[in-house]
Amino acid sequence: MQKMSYFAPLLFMCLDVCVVHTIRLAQLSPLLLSSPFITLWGGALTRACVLLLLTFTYPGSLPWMSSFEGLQRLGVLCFHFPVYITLLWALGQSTLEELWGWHSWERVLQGYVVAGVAWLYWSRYVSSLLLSWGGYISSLLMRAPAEKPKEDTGASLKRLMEYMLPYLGRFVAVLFLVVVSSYGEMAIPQYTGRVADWIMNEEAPDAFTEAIKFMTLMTVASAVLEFVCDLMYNVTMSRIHTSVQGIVFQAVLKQEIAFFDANSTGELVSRITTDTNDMSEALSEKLSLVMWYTARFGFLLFFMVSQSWKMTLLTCMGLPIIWVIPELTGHFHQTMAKKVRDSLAKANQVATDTFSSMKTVRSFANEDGETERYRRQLDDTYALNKKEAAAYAASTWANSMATLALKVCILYYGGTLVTRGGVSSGDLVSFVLYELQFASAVEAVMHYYPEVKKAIGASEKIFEYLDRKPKVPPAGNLTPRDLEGHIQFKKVTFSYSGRTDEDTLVLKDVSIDIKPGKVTAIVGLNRSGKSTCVKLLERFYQPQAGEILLDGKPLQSYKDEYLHEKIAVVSQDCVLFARSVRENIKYGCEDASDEEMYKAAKLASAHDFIMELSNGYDTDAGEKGGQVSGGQKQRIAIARALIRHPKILILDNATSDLDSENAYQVHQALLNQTNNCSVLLISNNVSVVEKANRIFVLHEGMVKEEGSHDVLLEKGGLYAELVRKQNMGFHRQQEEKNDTH
Ligand SMILES: Nc1ncnc2c1ncn2[C@@H]1O[C@H](COP(=O)(O)OP(=O)(O)OP(=O)(O)O)[C@@H](O)[C@H]1O
Repeated sequence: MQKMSYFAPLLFMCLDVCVVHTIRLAQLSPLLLSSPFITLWGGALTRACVLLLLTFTYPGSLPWMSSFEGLQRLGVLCFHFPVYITLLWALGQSTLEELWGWHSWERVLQGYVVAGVAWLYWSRYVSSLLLSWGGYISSLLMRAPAEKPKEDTGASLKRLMEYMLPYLGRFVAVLFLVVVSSYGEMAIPQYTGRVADWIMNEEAPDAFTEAIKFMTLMTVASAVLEFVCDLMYNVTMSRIHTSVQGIVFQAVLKQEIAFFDANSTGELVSRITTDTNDMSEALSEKLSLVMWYTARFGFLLFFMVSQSWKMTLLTCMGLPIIWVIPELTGHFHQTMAKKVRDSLAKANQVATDTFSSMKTVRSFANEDGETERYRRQLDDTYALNKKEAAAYAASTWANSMATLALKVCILYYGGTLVTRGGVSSGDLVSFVLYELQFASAVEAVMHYYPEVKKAIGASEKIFEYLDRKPKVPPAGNLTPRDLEGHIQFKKVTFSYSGRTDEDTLVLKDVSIDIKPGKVTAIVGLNRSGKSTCVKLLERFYQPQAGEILLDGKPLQSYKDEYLHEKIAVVSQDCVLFARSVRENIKYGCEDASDEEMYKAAKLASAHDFIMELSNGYDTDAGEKGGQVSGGQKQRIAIARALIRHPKILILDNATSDLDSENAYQVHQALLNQTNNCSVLLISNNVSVVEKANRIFVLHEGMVKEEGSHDVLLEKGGLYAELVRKQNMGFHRQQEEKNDTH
């Protein structure tokens, strides 16, 4: 089968030549003699059908032959002559020679060259256009191994368009300006040609100055339009950028807490800033370049064809060749450049190794050895550098030679056309000037278009967040005016991973009753699941089994905002924002008066130290509250919780950064003045929890004991053990203190 594959292209060509020559003979038959156009088109169709049949039925047919690109090449091979001759006929040119000679050996060979050139075009430009602007076109036509676009650029483009739609008017204006300004740019080559004609013919002496005036006017107008257009486009794009950023930020904030656990802060910020920025930059800068160059390309092509379609054809056929040659030599240059970089990196490594182990080098007195090693590495780099320089010179030379060769061909061909009277000398001058711009316009579109496509593809990452549905149960709508604050955990089972196998469970059948207006405490060793209970109460996560009730109703039936207003949590790792203390306390409660703020701060034993800060309540708390100490941060956080007049106050190790005496005082003050409030204390500090009406002892995710301090002490279980250990620790500390005194 493999051997058959090697012969497939050869077989393909042999069969093609046979078919063409059969058609040639058939054309001489009396039936077809009088209708060469029918033979031309019918022959092309027959040729295409036979080749298609071979492509799809021959077992050794190569995959690329039946790919979209392969079929396209086949189409060009079979149909370019009929199309070309029909065009000649439509333009009123003589077609006799072509109609009777399209199947000659030279023409068949020419057909293969044209198909090759078309393939070069296709692989560089047209396919990328088709793939992105009409992904579905290629997917419809591509049968076999044609490459699929990696990102669904079409879908992303559609999404982007939605954001652009409100500015449709502006985009239409921008497009209009692009077209008009690009048209204006055509003035210089056009009028230079005319001037050349006038000079040659020595007619109308004023025409020269008039042409110069007109040229200047058109160029200035085009430059002004370009400026207005660029300004309008960039302002619009940055508006779209800002709005997309805002929308992504909002979408991220709506996600469930587990989403934030799974994605690092850096990644999230990067999506909102870097990714949107990259996309917007690529779209502002590169899309605008693609627009400009495409408009220029269109006009240049139009003007070139109107000067001489034959020279245009020559230019278009020559372009792929002038791209391919520098690309081949450029590839060699890049390979050499990479080798130079690698060699330099090795030299750097030698230097780094030596400097970082300087003491060892010195103690072995091996400075000369290391210098020699470094020099040897630099010699290698130098040898590679020489090769790279030669490759660079060859690449630049090949580039300019290829461009020069095309220009010489055009000039030569143009010269013969001028001699034959086909075009004027002015037309030739204009054409050469157009051609200069044309090659760079095509090159620019080909260069920037994939980058725009990439940026559009990259925007998919941003839309990923926008499309993501937060994994939280539908929000409830209960907002009762009077809330008692009675919380019940009923056989709650939970794991962060969402799995229910025993070893991943953090809470197992936990039942806790937090009575309204009472103080409840949860104690337990580290990692026993205490904070997890709080997170479930805050609805950050959903239990896998069991339920949590608030005043007898499932927690999720309450409106989110209502719940977070009624339940205030102060945790050990409370965070302050880089704003003033005032703003931090009033966070989410901006309407609260200063009196309320002072009251909350006094209740949290924070007022006094805040007043001592450099700017009192207006002191900046610094990045993550870095300007205040840990204990102060916690007291500000308690004030922030109290200002909302919560019905349920949860203190999760909220005074861990205070010494036990201060922690005790803060708790006492709180408990004395929050009578109406259900309080949940999470702490292992016995002095903090001992006053609680009810204490739950959590161990390895299960409630092992419950009762008041005295009852649990009497029981002599886990709680009593905790108290005993703390007392021992306390006594040891006392003794150590006494010893040092
Ligand atoms: N976001 C999370 N993702 C995955 N596992 C978590 C997460 N938060 C906590 N855990 C795990 O859940 C278990 C219980 O943690 P939890 O913080 O509830 O215990 P704790 O009793 O409050 O501990 P501590 O007293 O040390 O704060 C621990 O094993 C912990 O590693």
